[in-house]
Amino acid sequence: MTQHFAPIEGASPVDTALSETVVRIVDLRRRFGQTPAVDGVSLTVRKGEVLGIIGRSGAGKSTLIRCLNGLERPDSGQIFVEGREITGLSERDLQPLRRRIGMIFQHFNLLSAKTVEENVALPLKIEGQSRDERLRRAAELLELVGLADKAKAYPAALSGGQKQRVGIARALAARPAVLLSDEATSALDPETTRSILALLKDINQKLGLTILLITHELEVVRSIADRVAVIDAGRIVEEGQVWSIFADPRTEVTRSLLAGIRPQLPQAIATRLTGVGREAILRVDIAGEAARRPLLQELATSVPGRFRLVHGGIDTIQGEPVGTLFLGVDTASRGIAETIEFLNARKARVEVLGYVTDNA
Ligand SMILES: Nc1ncnc2c1ncn2[C@@H]1O[C@H](COP(=O)(O)OP(=O)(O)OP(=O)(O)O)[C@@H](O)[C@H]1O
Repeated sequence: MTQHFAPIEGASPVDTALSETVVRIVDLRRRFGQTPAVDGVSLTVRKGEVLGIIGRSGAGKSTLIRCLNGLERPDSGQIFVEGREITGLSERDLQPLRRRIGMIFQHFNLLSAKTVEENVALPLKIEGQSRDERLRRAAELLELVGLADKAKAYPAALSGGQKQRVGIARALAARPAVLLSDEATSALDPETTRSILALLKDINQKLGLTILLITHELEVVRSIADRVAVIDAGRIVEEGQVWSIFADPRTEVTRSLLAGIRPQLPQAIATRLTGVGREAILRVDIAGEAARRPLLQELATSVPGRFRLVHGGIDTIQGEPVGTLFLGVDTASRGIAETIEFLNARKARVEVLGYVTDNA
């Protein structure tokens, strides 16, 4: 979908070299006293992609998003939206660019005294559209988010998921270049979260909508993002395609964020691990080709000796298999070095976690 906007008087020159880039952030910095909340962030969001920004509490996500929607002034660095620099603009010049960014929030931010259709149509009033035009667009959007029958209802009569659908419809009313989602599913139960994420993905695919998601939940990133950037202490510490970051996290912060949703060694075994024992416990990480082949069968036929699958599984992320298996290898009958060598040769990453003396 091609987005157009009227030239803005006094705005900075167009950054033509990056026309497919919807948002470009260059070395952005914002500090509060001694705290560098955003400490040199550079990022691009390309047209039609879903980029997830994930980080723990206090990592700098809100500050970054506030810089993006113009609520916070960075100390230095630049932000371009559709090639136009928004950093350094006066409040007046910022207004039209702000409308190129749609926002959805954790607590929906709907006006309780206005009906659903009035909430959705509100951004268009600011644009000066007639009441008929506004209501026509609102009806179109409510259809898109599956709430056509709630047009005349008030927000108080809606469930959390329905409120967020209204929030999405309102954010899309003025046909923004990018949708910023600030923890938009954090207040919702898991089933409603799934339906909202499915809706966002559907809109992303149907309309080619560009989405920038800020979240502390990797599950959100896993289900709909194309790329992910991990932010920690104001810096992007890791960035890449979602499946590859899940398959091979490079930083401790990413590993700890992943811990909640990747298979973990069962507690009953983890607490019994020692430095020696009859059974070695191996963590085997596989992705792509390695996860497509009958790895355990090949291991059983190629290397003599006993082993068992203790725990684990294979997930599909962006169509790519990503898995973690925990194997118990009987050290009396099977060589550990040989087993690891065999698995490494098939592009599996192997770590010996420790040993247990009995395999209860
Ligand atoms: N207005 C402010 N004044 C002082 N310090 C601030 C201010 N805003 C943010 N900070 C500090 O900057 C750092 C980043 O905060 P920020 O709110 O951006 O993180 P976050 O990742 O959004 O966290 P959360 O998920 O908990 O909202 C924190 O150390 C925070 O205490």
